[in-house]
Amino acid sequence: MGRKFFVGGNWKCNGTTEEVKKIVSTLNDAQVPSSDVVEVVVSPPYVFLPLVKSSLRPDFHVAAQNCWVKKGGAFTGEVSAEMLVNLGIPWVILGHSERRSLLNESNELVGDKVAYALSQGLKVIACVGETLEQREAGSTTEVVAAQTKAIAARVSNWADVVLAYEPVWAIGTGKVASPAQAQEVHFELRKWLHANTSPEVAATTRIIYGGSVNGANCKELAAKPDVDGFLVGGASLKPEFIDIIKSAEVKKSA
Ligand SMILES: O=C(CO)COP(=O)(O)O
Repeated sequence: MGRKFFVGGNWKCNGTTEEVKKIVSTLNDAQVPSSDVVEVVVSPPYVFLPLVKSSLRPDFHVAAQNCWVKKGGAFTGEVSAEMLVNLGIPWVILGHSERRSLLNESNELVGDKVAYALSQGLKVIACVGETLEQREAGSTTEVVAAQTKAIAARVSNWADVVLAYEPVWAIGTGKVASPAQAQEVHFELRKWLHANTSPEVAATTRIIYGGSVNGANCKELAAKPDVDGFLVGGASLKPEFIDIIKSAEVKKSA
């Protein structure tokens, strides 16, 4: 079956040229498990993509944090999937909760973005996750299923999709989901994929967790059977990101 562990670093809207160079140099010097064991993808803001791509070690890859929903043109301020492909950027994060909530990206828009990005040859980290109110109302499974459905309705090839479960209440709050909470939702998502796509897609699609992951909590989370890696925010700007990458070893020995 072999779902390769995946660790993404979402730098969000952070960094200066100097800081970016420093992070890249820390990553380049790090001793980490081989790319047979873990896939590492870092996602700087658009303006730093060329710098990071040209200076980052070849076994790590880069992702954009968003892209336009269709072919480029008169869309001021947007960056198209074709441009990312033109720059040799292999990955894009889509549907992050900050874009869903702050920029009103709907489930349908996210689904359309995923479909278009895939059609252009990009690989996609597609994000889903419930708010605290939704969790407290007992609707977590329903919410993440609806978000996943809007993506699945427009995706035929899941080989290039990583699904990121990022509970909104755990993002940037220091309040991490417990390993049991993460496992429960990942299990539900895999079950949903099994019923609504195919057993093969369910077995092979990586479902990664994001929300206050750090060097101290990553191993316990990584040990859960349906947690196939992480999407890391704050800690991906710090040297502890290396420890998070190394948590892939937990899987290897499992
Ligand atoms: O949003 C996230 C990754 O996409 C998670 O952010 P934090 O790790 O800072 O909570």
